[in-house]
Amino acid sequence: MTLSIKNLSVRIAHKDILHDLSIDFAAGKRTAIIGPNGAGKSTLLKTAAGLRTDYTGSVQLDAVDIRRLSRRDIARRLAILPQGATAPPDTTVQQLVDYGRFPYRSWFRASDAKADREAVEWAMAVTHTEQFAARQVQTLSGGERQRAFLAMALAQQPEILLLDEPTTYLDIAHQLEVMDIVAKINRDYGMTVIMVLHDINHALQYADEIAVLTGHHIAAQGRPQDILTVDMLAEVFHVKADVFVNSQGAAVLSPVGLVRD
Ligand SMILES: Nc1ncnc2c1ncn2[C@@H]1O[C@H](COP(=O)(O)OP(=O)(O)OP(=O)(O)O)[C@@H](O)[C@H]1O
Repeated sequence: MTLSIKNLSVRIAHKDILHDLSIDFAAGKRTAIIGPNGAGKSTLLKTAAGLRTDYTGSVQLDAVDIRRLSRRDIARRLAILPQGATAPPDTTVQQLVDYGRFPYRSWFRASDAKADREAVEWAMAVTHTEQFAARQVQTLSGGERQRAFLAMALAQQPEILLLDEPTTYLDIAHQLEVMDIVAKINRDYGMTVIMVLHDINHALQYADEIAVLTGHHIAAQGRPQDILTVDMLAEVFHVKADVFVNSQGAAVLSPVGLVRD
């Protein structure tokens, strides 16, 4: 399933946040969206997920404008893990992940209990959250909570997964754990992943494709090694960086300071 954004403009509080932005996300790939704070990355993800309606241009799933689809139709195809997701008090992990089945339930259609149960079990297994099933979400550590919310998104069994800064607040081990789970889901199930990342080295390591969002539009898109360069970091982030090759033979960017004009 392809996700295409065409000539998207979003104005918030009389300010252009996104302007005439177009991008096609490759099906089955992992795309990282990077860009400075406030560039509009979350706005882009929310609009792509159908959570904002105050825009011009179009968001298309397999060439169908999402404005022609119901919320359930969209949610069966696409799931989003927003930044700082929260659950109602006392919600257990089991209940949270079960909420992910909402696109498959409605008042006029009996739910398929077996399919629901299997999807929830699968989502909890791939995110290693089964052991927390009975725990309240609010009692989990940051890394555990992030995996529980990821499980909820996966229980939707979407073809496209949108992740907004999925590693924020996690220690380095838990950051890698979440990124590895995401990579595995993409590899094993062909799920398209579109993720906003702040860590340039995660983007280098985990993305097939990079999109740079700055100046209200996509300023560059391409392979990580072509896009994530010392020059790009200087231009977009005003950061001077060195490049190293690590013990795995992979290029690593190391910021060394701000570029002074
Ligand atoms: N409700 C709102 N009222 C006013 N401005 C808003 C509102 N929502 C978003 N903005 C502004 O829109 C711009 C883009 O916000 P957005 O959260 O999409 O950026 P971002 O690239 O995801 O940022 P970050 O990297 O800091 O998470 C910011 O300048 C933000 O202040």
